[in-house]
Amino acid sequence: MVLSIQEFKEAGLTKKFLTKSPLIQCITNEITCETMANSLLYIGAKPIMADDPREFGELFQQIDALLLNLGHISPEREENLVQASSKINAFDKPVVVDLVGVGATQLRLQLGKALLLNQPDVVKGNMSEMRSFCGLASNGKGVDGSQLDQTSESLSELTMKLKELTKEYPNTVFLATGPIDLVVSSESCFQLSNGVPELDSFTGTGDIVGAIIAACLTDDYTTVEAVLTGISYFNICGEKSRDSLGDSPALADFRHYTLNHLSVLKEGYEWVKQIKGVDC
Ligand SMILES: Nc1ncnc2c1ncn2[C@@H]1O[C@H](COP(=O)(O)OP(=O)(O)O)[C@@H](O)[C@H]1O
Ligand SMILES: Cc1ncsc1CCOP(=O)(O)O
Ligand SMILES: [Mg+2]
Repeated sequence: MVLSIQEFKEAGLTKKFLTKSPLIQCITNEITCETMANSLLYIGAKPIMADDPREFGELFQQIDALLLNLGHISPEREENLVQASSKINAFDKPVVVDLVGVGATQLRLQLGKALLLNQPDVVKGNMSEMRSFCGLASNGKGVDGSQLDQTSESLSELTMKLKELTKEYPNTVFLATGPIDLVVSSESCFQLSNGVPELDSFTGTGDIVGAIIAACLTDDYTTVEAVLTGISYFNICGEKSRDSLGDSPALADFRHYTLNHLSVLKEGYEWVKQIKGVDC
């Protein structure tokens, strides 16, 4: 079902952010693991951070969605990610892959491509990571995106490459994040523009978005709607945090208030009216 941003917003004005308390299994990195787990709790979901393949059979029956995050790789973590990615498909549960650092090493790039073969519902990364993933030159540093990859030409170039990928992976929605967030599916394309620059200044913001999208995928949303909802919700939490801090440069406070708003914003529908985006 192709929808416009306007239609999406109108529908969101009468739809509770999360109607259930989904159990989300996260195979993720140690750097942002606790932040991710608490962010899921703040939005009303339940996290389980578990990556031992010996548990997958029992866990995959219980969980509502799976998040695979490439943030911290080791031979064991790589094997766990690959096994989870192939075994989950027998359980028909939504899957989000977060391509953290795929622009930094060939190891991560090849692993990301291997995980795509299993047709996850959502594949995300920052703009620089997604450019690397699509074979485009990238200015990313480590796991961070670069403003140099955010020009309108870069966005158009990446949009074309992601559209090509959807021809081969029609069931996967691709998300490239940054000042402008690009959401590309086989049927639609959106550019979202919520959030504030400070969201690029504490670690884990992209990771949290991946986890929130995984939770939204378990609810009454299409995959595209889950991506639009998850990233917009998080970014507007960042906007609220910025508002409450005025012009204070205190980034730890900004992080605190952003995470605080995760449990506050969803109490109403006002936040939906603030979603900014265009069809592309
Ligand atoms: N300059 C910015 N202005 C507004 N929002 C931003 C900006 N940079 C990042 N964001 C938002 O912060 C979140 C993380 O994006 P990004 O920093 O690109 O990912 P990562 O943390 O994986 O590098 C996304 O929701 C994105 O929309
Ligand atoms: C700093 C760092 N190093 C490996 S994973 C990680 C966190 C990345 O989080 P995000 O992709 O949300 O910025
Ligand atoms: Mg990231």
